[in-house]
Amino acid sequence: MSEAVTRPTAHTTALLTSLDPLLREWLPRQRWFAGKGRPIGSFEPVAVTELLPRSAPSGLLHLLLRVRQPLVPAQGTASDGTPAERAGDCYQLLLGVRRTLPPQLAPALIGHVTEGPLAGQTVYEALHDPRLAALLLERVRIPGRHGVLRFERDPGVDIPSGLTPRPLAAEQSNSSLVYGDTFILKLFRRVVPGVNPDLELPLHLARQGCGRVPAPAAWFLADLADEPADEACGLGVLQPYLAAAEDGWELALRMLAKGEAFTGEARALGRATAEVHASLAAALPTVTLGRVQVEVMADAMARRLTAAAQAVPALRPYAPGLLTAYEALADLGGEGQSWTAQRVHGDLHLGQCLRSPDGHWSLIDFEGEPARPLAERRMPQPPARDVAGMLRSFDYAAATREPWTQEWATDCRAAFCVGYADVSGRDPRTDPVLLRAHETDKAVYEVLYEARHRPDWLPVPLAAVRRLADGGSADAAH
Ligand SMILES: Nc1ncnc2c1ncn2[C@@H]1O[C@H](COP(=O)(O)OP(=O)(O)O)[C@@H](O)[C@H]1O
Ligand SMILES: O=P(O)(O)O[C@H]1O[C@H](CO)[C@@H](O[C@H]2O[C@H](CO)[C@@H](O)[C@H](O)[C@H]2O)[C@H](O)[C@H]1O
Repeated sequence: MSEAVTRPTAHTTALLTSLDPLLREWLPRQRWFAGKGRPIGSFEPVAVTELLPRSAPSGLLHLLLRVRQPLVPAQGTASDGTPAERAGDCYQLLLGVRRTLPPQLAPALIGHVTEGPLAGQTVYEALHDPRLAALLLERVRIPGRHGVLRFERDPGVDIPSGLTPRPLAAEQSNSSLVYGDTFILKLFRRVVPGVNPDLELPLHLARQGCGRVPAPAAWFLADLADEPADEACGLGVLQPYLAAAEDGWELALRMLAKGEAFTGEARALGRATAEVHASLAAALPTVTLGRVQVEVMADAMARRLTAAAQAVPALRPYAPGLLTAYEALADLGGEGQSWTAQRVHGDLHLGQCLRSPDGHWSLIDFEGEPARPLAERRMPQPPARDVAGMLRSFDYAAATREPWTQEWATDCRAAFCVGYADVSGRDPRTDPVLLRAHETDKAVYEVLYEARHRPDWLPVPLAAVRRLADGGSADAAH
C-alpha cells in the first residue's frame, strides 16, 4: 500500500467524502484503532470493493482506508516522523449499508449519511449483521477474485455453508467472527503492506504437519499495485474454532486461585513451543548470528530501551542496569559465540496458547508484536525470544495474586524450559546471557505496552525490570 496504489477515482473520493464525518467520530472509539489520542487529518481510499451491491435490504462494502494523522512531535524534538508514520495507517473496514437499521442492529450503527453517493443511507458495522456475516463466509468459501480481493482455500477442508455467525466477544486487536462453533474468521484491522505473518506461519506449520496450530482453511488477501502477488497483504483467515479450548492465561489464573501447581501444563507448553520452533526451522530459512549480527541485535535492544525510557520515566533509573544485559550479549558475540536464528512466534504469552480438553496445546496469533515494523517481525530471531515471552508470562500470572507467588512462577519457568528441552534437546537456560537479554527486551516492551494501554499493570513488568537491572533473572526473590 505504497503511495502508488492509492488511486482514488471520482466515485471513491465522493464515497469517502460522504462517510468522512461518520468515520471521524466512530474510528477512534474502536479498540483496534491504533491512532487513539491523535486527531484525524484525512482519509484516503486504498481500495473499495462492493461485496454486495447496495440493493435492498442491505449492501456490503469492503474498505481499505488510509487514515492520516498529524504527528504530535515529542517534546524537544522537531521530528515530523518516519515515512511510514507520515503515510498513516491503513485499516480494513466492512460496512453494512441500509436505508433503515432494524432495532437489533442499533449497537452496530456508525451513522446516517446526509450527502454524496450514500445520501439517505445508514452505515453500520457489518460484522454484527448475521446476514452480511453469513455472506462473508460464502465469499470466503469460494476461491476467486473480487476487485482487489483474492480468496483462496485449502481444497482438502470441508467448509459447510449456512453456519450461524456471531462476532467474538473477546477484547481483541483485530476482529473475529465465529461460525457455528466450527470455524473462526479473523479479520485483520490495521493492515500493512507485505506478507502477513499470522497467515504465513500457520500455513507453513500446517504444511509441515505441525499439529500445534489451527490450520488455515481459507483466507483472503489484497492484490495491490506495486506489490508482487506472493507478497500480497493478508486480510482474513478462516481456521477451525477450538470451541472447548481454554486459553493458558485463564487456566493459569484459575489454577493459581485454587492454589494448584501449573508445572505440568508449563512443561507441556514448553514441548508445544519447541515443536512449533522445530517446524518453523524446517519450513523457513535459518541464519547463523555471528559477531556482527549479535552486535546489531544488542544495539536494537538498547535502542528500544532508550525509546521506552524516554516515554516512561519510571523506567529511567533502571536503564543503566538493563543495558548491561545487552552489553553482555554483544561481548559474548565478540568472543566468538554464535546462535541460530529462525522464524518465531514473536509475541508468545499464555493468552496465545489454547488448551483443548484432552490437554493438547495449540498456539495462535503469529502476528508478532503489533507495534513493530513488519520487516522486523518477519526476520529470523533466536528462539529465546519466544521462550522469554513465556517466562515473562508466568511472572505476570503470579503477579495477579497478593502477595506475589514468585515460587509458583519460578517453578513454571523451570518446567517450561524442561519441556522445551524434552523436544529440542537443549534447555534454553543453557544460554543464560541470550535469555536474560531477551527477557530484558520483553520486559522493556511490556513496560511501554502497559504504560500505553493498562497503566494499572505497570508495576508488573517494572518489578521484573528491577530484578533484571540487578543482573538477576526474573526469578530472583522480590
Ligand atoms: N482457533 C481458535 N479457536 C478458539 N478460539 C480462538 C481461536 N483463535 C482465536 N481464538 C480466540 O480469539 C481471541 C483473539 O484471537 P487472536 O488471534 O489473539 O486475535 P487478536 O490478534 O485480535 O488478539 C483469542 O484470545 C482466543 O480466545
Ligand atoms: O495478545 P496481544 O497480541 O494483543 O498482546 C498484547 O497484549 C497482551 C495483554 O493482553 C500483552 O501481554 C502481557 O500481558 C499478559 C497478561 O494479560 C501476559 O500474559 C503477557 O506475558 C504480557 O506480555 C502483550 O505483551 C501485548 O503484545
